[in-house]
Amino acid sequence: MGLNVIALGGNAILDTDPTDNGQKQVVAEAAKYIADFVTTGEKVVVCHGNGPQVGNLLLQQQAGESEKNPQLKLDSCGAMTQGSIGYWIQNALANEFLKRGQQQTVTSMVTQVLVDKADPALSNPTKPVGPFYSKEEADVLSQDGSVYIEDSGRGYRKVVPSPMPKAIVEKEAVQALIAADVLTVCAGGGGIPVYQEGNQLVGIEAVNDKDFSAKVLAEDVQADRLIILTGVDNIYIHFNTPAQKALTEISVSEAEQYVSEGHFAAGSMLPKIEAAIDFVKSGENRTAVITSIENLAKMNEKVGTIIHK
Ligand SMILES: Nc1ncnc2c1ncn2[C@@H]1O[C@H](COP(=O)(O)OP(=O)(O)O)[C@@H](O)[C@H]1O
Ligand SMILES: NC(=O)OP(=O)(O)O
Repeated sequence: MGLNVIALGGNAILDTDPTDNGQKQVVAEAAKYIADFVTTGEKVVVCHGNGPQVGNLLLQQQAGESEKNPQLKLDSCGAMTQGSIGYWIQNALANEFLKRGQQQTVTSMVTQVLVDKADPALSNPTKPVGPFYSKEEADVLSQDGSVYIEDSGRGYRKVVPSPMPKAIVEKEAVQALIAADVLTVCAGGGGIPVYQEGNQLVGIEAVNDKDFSAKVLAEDVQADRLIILTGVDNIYIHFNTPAQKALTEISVSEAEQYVSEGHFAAGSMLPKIEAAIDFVKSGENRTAVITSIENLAKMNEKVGTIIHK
């Protein structure tokens, strides 16, 4: 039993049906697994992605733009998706606990995350957002100056800047909620990237990687375990090739070796494994697990890819 930060992938929330109901349904399924896990006595803080959703919101903003209804910027869109996805998760979890007759307060918090204004990542877009396109579609769409990359064999996606998260601004609030046994959803979409200018926090047009933000969150709240839930049961070496091999339990040094050999795709699996490595190295008795949500309540059966010291 311990404190777990769970990072839930945006691609896991927007599965095949991008409608409001489609995503709510996926989140309702996820809520069952999270509630099962909590029922085993584990404490949980939930962080979630927003890549598909914030990209879709940008498209909606563009499509509906007029002088009286201008497009909102990426930091505001990030906040909007934190709100909507946070609502879906808190609603689904609260309903799940109600159904089970279990007393558990759930909330979600719009969270800001400090980044460095001079981070070179701000001028080099790498974070995939929005729908997947064919190469031909991406070539046409990139004529407006936006950048599209191939995303893990799944198609082409627009990429936006993604600075490295440094600290959770509302860390004390999250700690207070954990102490009060409130199941908190926070740092959604990696949190809204802000930088400090004098005594002010200023939003940046970028999307943080939620796996890195979840790692910072896990360190800030002194979690025992970082659990990164995504579309695969395990991470693989030689992924998507005939030599593909699932990794079960690996040490940080083995993980670092695989990273240096280039086994993990940038913008998808690489940030997860890097976040896991950093978290495990950040303190004593810390582990990280990368797996699918279906494995969440089976954590004690050593499922997924476990990374330890
Ligand atoms: N080496 C690897 N092992 C496993 N999955 C990988 C690997 N490299 C890339 N991937 C892909 O990365 C995906 C997870 O990234 P992504 O879908 O972007 O994350 P999220 O679930 O946070 O939205 C997996 O579903 C898989 O398709
Ligand atoms: N913000 C973020 O990392 O989202 P995804 O997990 O959806 O990529």
